[in-house]
Amino acid sequence: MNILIVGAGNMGSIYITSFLNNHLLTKEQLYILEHSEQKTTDLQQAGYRNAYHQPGEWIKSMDLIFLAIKPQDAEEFFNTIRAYLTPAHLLISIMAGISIDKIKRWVPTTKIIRAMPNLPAQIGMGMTGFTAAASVDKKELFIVQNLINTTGKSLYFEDEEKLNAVTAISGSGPAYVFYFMQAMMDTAQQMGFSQSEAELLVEQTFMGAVHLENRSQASCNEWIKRVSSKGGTTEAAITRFGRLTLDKHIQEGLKQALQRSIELGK
Ligand SMILES: NC(=O)C1=CN([C@@H]2O[C@H](COP(=O)(O)OP(=O)(O)OC[C@H]3O[C@@H](n4cnc5c(N)ncnc54)[C@H](O)[C@@H]3O)[C@@H](O)[C@H]2O)C=CC1
Ligand SMILES: O=C(O)[C@@H]1CCC=N1
Repeated sequence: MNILIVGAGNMGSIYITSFLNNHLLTKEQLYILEHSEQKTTDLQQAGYRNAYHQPGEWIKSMDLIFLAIKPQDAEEFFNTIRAYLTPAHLLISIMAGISIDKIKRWVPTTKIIRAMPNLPAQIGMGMTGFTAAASVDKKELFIVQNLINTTGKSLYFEDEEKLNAVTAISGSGPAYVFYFMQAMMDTAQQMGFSQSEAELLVEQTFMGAVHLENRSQASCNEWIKRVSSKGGTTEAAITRFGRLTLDKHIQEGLKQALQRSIELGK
């Protein structure tokens, strides 16, 4: 099986490494199409003999094409590649917001899978939501799910609409966590800790809390109660968060991400 990864940026590079490290394919079966001449040269020098800067006839021999380019680059990309695509090609797009129907208008194949991963895929701890057009058969879906699962966990959704919400929750989600961590690290430094002390205090707190929640049946609200002593420090902070309606502000941000995902698809 020959797999083409289009766009060797943040996400494309993760797939390249994951598929190879998990022995799902060899370097010879892996093809890369990258717009940047410099990146293509670097990839070739790193031993990726099938790294290309321009599309060509070779694309016809690809079985599976992973699209890891920005939504804004999609139309121009499809215009350059359309001549080399056939109805047998299986496409997987991770582009935020771009619907299967929209891609169908640009390409001769109807075998399209839409997936939304996230950045922890880089360390095999990613979360991917995906859906598929009716013409993708079960075997193709299994192959793609096996590939996706080299980067973490996945959930299949029958309803494509869910993919915009997946983007708003888990796709963009790591950035929300980093935002909260950064705010805590900045506060720790204001309280007199060095940068490295602040990082350790906050990182270990996040790690511990996430694992604790993950290994139990208790909800986050129950865990908050277990940390909070009556009249204590945690209660003081959580009460203040409540007065500031921090949860509503978080909801607003996530809804904005959902809206943007819908807009990107138009
Ligand atoms: N960064 C993230 O956390 C996530 C990103 N995504 C989606 O993944 C896609 C890629 O995002 P990133 O990897 O962050 O972007 P990126 O900007 O790091 O990578 C995109 C790559 O595509 C290349 N490219 C652009 N036009 C091209 C063309 N016509 N042919 C070949 N290569 C081309 C660029 O040179 C670049 O190397 C986006 O559609 C985004 O919505 C999805 C989930 C998470
Ligand atoms: O910000 C974005 O549009 C992409 C999709 C999810 C994460 N990054």
